[in-house]
Amino acid sequence: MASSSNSAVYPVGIGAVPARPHPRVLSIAGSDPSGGAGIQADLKSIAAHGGYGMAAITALTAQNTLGVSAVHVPPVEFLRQQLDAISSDIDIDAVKIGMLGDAAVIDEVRSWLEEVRPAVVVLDPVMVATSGDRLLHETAEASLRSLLPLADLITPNLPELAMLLGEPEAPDWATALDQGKRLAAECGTTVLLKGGHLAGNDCPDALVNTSGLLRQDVIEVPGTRVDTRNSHGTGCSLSSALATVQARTDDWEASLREVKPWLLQALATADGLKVGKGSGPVHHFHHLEPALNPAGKSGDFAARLWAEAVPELEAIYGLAFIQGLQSGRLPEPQFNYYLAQDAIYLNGYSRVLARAGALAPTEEEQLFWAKSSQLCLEVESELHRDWLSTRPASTETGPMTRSYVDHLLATSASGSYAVLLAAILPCYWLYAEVGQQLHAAYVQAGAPSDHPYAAWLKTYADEEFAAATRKAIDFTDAAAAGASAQERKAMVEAFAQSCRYETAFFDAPRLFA
Ligand SMILES: Nc1ncnc2c1ncn2[C@@H]1O[C@H](COP(=O)(O)OP(=O)(O)OP(=O)(O)O)[C@@H](O)[C@H]1O
Ligand SMILES: Cc1ncc(CO)c(N)n1
Repeated sequence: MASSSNSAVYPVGIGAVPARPHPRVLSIAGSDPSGGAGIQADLKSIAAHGGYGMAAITALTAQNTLGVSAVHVPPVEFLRQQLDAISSDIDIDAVKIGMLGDAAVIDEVRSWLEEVRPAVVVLDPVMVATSGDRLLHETAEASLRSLLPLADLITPNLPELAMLLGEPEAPDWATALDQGKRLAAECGTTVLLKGGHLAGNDCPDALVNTSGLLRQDVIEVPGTRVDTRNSHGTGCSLSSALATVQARTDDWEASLREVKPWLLQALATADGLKVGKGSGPVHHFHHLEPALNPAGKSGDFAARLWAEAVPELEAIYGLAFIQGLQSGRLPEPQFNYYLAQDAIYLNGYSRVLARAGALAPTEEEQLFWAKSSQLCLEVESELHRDWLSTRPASTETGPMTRSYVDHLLATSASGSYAVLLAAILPCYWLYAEVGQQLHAAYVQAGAPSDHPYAAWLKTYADEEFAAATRKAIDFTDAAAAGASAQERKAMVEAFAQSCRYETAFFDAPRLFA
C-alpha cells in the first residue's frame, strides 16, 4: 500500500524541467493488434503513469501471444505525415521509439528527431520479439546504431546489447555491465541494461552512463524474477513508462525506481488477465484494481461478496462527505459529527467482534476477533483523547449509527458465525479501500500540509489495518466454505446490508450534523 502511494507523488520540479503532471508522450513504434506490445502497450503504459499518450505507427504486425505472422511497413512518407501532424500542433514532452522495421523508417525518424528535438527521447532498440520473430530488417542494424546518439536513454535487452556492439551475448550480469559501459561511452547516452534474459532468480536492471551524468557510472536496481510466462511486451511497457516518468522527474534513477516496482507488479498480476495461449501481456493497470479485491481467485466466496460491494463503493466515492474530506472543503461540524458517531459505532462494533470470538470455530480466529474487539475500544478512546477532546460534537447516538449497530447485533443474535462474519466484513473492507484511495489522492495532490484533515487522512492508509482486513476476508471465505446454501444466501444479504450502512454512515454528517 505504501509503495503505490509513493509512486503517485509528483515532484514539484527537479532541475530545469518543471514538473508536468500529465506529460505528453509520443510512441513511435509498431502496432501489435493483440494489445500486449508495441504502441498498444505503450499507450497503456503511458496512461498508467499519468501521461497523455500519442502514437505514430511505423509498422503493422499481425501477431498474438504465440508469435508474429506478418509485418507490413507502410510508405515512410506516411510516417512522416503522422509525425508532422503531431509536432506541428502539440508540444511533445517525451518520445519513446520502439519497432522501426527497416532502414528507411530509421532515416525518416532520425530526420524528424533532428528537427523537433524533444526533451526526452527513449530508444528501445527492438530487433526480435519475445517469440523470436524478427522486427527489424537485418540490413538495418547499422542504421539503428547511427540513431543511438540521438537518444537520451537506450534500453537494450541482452541480445540487443550484444548486437549493437557486434559481440556475443553476455553470459552473465558482470559481462553485461561491462558491455553496457562500452556502449554508453561509444554513443554518449545513458544505457538501461535489462536483466530479463538472465538465467536464475534475479531480474536486475542497471542505468549506465560513464560521462558523469548519473550519481555514479552504474546504478543497479535489483528485482526478483516473477514466475510467469506472461511477459509479452515488458520491454515496450518499461521504456514508455520511463519516458513518461522522466518527463516529470528529469531524473533517470528516480524514474527507474518508480517504474520498476510497477512493472514487477504488472508481471505478478499478468496471469489474471488470461489473454492468449502463449506469452500473454502484463497487467498495466493493476494499480487501479482495489488492492484487496480477490477477483483473481475466481470461485472464492469473497469475490462473490466483493461484487456486492462494488456499486456501494462507487456510491461512497460520490458522496459530498467523502469528496469534501478529500478536497479539505468539508465543513468542520460534519467532520466532528462523523468522529463522534464513529466512536459510538466502534463501541457497538467491539461487542459484535467479541461475539464473533465467542462463536469462532478455531483458536486462531477466536484470538483474532478478541484482539480486534479490544483494538476497537482502544481506537474509540484514542478518538476521544486526540480528536474529540478539542471539538464540539454531540455524544448522542445518531439514527444511522443506531441502525447499523442494531443490524450487527441482530445478526450476531442469529447465532451463525458465517453470517455474522459477512455482516462484520464491510466495515473492514470498505473502510480499508476508501481509506487507501483517500490517502493516495492526498499524496498525489502533493500532501498539502494546510489540508484541514491532513492528520486524519494520514492515519487512514495503515498497512496493519489492511493486513487485518485480509485476514477477516480469509476467515469469511473459510466460513462460507463450510456453510449451507441457505446460510451462504444469508451471508450475501447480511454483507450487502452492512455495505449499505457503510454508505449511509458516511452520508449521515450531511443529514444530521
Ligand atoms: N519474469 C520476470 N520477472 C521480473 N522482471 C522481469 C521478468 N522478465 C522481464 N523482467 C523485467 O522486465 C523488463 C524488460 O526486460 P527484458 O530483458 O525482458 O526486455 P525485453 O526482452 O526487451 O522485453 P520484451 O519481452 O518485451 O521483448 C526489465 O525491467 C526486466 O528486468
Ligand atoms: C509491434 C511490436 N513492437 C515491439 C515488440 C517487442 O516486444 C513486439 N512484439 N511487437
